[in-house]
Order: sequence, then C-alpha cells, then structure tokens
Amino acid sequence: MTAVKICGLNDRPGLDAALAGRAEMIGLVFFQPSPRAVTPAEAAALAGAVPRAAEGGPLRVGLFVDASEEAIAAALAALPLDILQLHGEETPDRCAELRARFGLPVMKALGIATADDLRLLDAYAPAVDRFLLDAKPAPGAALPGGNAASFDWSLLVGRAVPRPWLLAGGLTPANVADAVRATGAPGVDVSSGVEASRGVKDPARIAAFIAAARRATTEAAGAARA
Ligand SMILES: O=C(O)c1ccccc1NCC(=O)[C@H](O)[C@H](O)COP(=O)(O)O
Repeated sequence: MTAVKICGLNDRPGLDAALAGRAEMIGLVFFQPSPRAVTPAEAAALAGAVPRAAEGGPLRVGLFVDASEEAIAAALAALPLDILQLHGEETPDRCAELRARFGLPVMKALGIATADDLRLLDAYAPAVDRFLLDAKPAPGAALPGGNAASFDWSLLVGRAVPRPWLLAGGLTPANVADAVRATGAPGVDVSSGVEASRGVKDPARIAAFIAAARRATTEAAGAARA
C-alpha cells in the first residue's frame, strides 16, 4: 500500500481528516518561518492525544530545518515524535549525529531538479532511514519545502532508491495517482495540495488525496495480477 504523509498539520480539522483517512504519517513543521509552523506547545496540544503508532495511530514526523539540538530536544520534550524529517542543508554527518543523539529514525529531504541531484542518495544512505524526494526550491525561495512545486518524475524511472522513500512536491488529489504510477513511489507526501489557502488545511482535500493514493495502490495491485 502507498504510505501517505500529510504534512504541515496545524489545526484540529486537518488532523482529524488525516486520522479519519488513516494516513500513515502526520507531519508537524517546527520551522517558525513556515505558514504551517507549530511551536512545541502547540504541537503537544494538537497531537498529544493521537494514538501512537504501536496502538494503530500514524507515525508522528517532526520537520526541522537546520535546527539546533536544543530546538529538537524542546519539540521532543513537548511531544514524542517517531521520525525526524531534516529539510535543510544537513550533511550526512549531521544526519548521523542527530539520529544517534535522539535515537530516532531520520528522514532526509532532498531537493531534486536534475539527475545529478539523485547522486546524493548514495552519500546519505548510510546516515538516514528514509528519504523524502521533493522539488528543489527555486533560488531565493522563502521556504525549502511546501512550495507546491513538482519535479520531473521521469528522473526516478529505473532509479533504485537505497532507503524507503516518499515522493513529494506539488502533489494533489488530481495528480497523486499518476505520480505513483509514474514513479512507483512507495509513499507520498503532501502539504499545499490539500490546503484551502496557504497554511490552512482543507479536510475535504485531505480525504480526497488519501482516497486517490489508495486507489492508485489498488489499481497497481490489479494490474500486477492481470
Ligand atoms: O511545508 C512547509 O511549510 C515547509 C517549510 C520548510 C521546510 C519544509 C516544509 N515542508 C516540507 C514537506 O514535507 C512538504 O510536505 C513537501 O515539501 C511538499 O510540499 P508541497 O509541494 O507543498 O505539497
């Protein structure tokens, strides 16, 4: 089944829609310049009662951008997380350091624009547990992710990714099935494509996105059987 991560959840209706759709991962943005940002206290108030993964709940993903250990520790003290998503310029060494320091799996986001960008996969693989392959932000972009931009999915065709991975960048309820078919992605991530306006999640779009991702999985299984 295609794993679904709904990123940038910052209010109850959005979170409830992700939970109702049984999203495998929920993403909380601990990067204050983002319109989706939550403080540690807000994250705890929002998601503290969500069942843990061992109880059938989603994996809680904390998104950080070149964060200090103190900032990550503050988030974890407020709300236990299951995965650290590192979405800045963190090097492989820094990923390994944070994984060891916090004892949590690391998902490294890589911005992809050309085939050359995929060379980084092998350099990061020993230091991380998962990848999130996202569109490379335009030069001067205010945010390193969450920009509703997609990249050329054909770059991934025939490319083995050396860790479990999520496809991200410009996904929507309308294109997620095509994206899964084109790339064979084992998981998908979305933020802007399920928003009513920047930073405000739309529960109906979250439901539609999850349903479309699930349909893509069912179709792929049917095609494999035929
Ligand atoms: O979403 C943000 O505001 C954000 C800010 C800073 C770094 C990363 C951010 N988002 C990372 C994600 O995982 C997004 O879901 C991913 O980039 C896809 O975003 P979108 O194209 O908007 O669906």
